[in-house]
Amino acid sequence: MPLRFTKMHGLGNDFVVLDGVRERIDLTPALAARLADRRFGIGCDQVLLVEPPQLPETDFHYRIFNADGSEVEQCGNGARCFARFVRDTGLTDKAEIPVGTAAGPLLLKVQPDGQVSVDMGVPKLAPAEIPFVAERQAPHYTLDVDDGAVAIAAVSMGNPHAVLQVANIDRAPVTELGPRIECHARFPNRTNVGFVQIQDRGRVRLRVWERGTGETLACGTGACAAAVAGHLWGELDPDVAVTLPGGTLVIHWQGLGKPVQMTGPATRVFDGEIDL
Ligand SMILES: N[C@H](CCC[C@H](N)C(=O)O)C(=O)O
Repeated sequence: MPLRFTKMHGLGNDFVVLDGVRERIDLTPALAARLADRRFGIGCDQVLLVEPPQLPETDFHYRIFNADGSEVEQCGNGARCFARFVRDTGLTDKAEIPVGTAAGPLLLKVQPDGQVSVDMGVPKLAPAEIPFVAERQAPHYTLDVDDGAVAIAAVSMGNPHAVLQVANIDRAPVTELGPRIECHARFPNRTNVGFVQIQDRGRVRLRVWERGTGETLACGTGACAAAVAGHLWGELDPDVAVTLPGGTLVIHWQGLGKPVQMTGPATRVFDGEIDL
């Protein structure tokens, strides 16, 4: 039985998007991992499933599955692609789209130039909300990794992020440290791991080892978490251009208790069918 899908990306962070509104789709972690497999399936970093709304104030619900099949709370690049998908497929003609996610409702705004702005909500910093094991909330934590220790910030954008500052992003130990921190015991639900080089108070470069997927060309929630971390360290202003290997996202954060705004592109590549 063929399954229709749309292939999309946000700055090279790529997605298989499924329409679970027009027909119900029973997406299991095993099926998500099969669709995401770059040799035996379609291939993507995450699978996004669009469904009818679950909350009265939203028009849709959307679910996010990593390449390993794990279902997660939030996806920044995915949110922008979701907005592009529901407009391109005629599920809505709105420019402002309220959508429910496992992390709560989001408001997406499609700009006239096609860029999408997302109110990503207020970052969570209390260790128990991330979740991260720590005595008390702090802008830096020391994490013992193998025979050394690294300094991290811990931030939740609905999904967990560890953020490390590096002097040179091109030499950041993403593949060496990323998986070790992803699965560190102090992150009970695992974590995404961002490596950030602060260029000045308005510009950073970022690489992200994503939970359940590995290094991606871009990570929207990772860009938000890096901007929040840099602000908490006293090194960034409210408006930050976050340049990842796949391109640049614009992040705005006024500080504690305020929501993070993210703006960036969403690209549709092709529609297809896969035989299951
Ligand atoms: N790997 C992430 C989900 C996808 C986030 C990323 N693709 C984004 O754009 O925010 C996690 O396990 O929380």
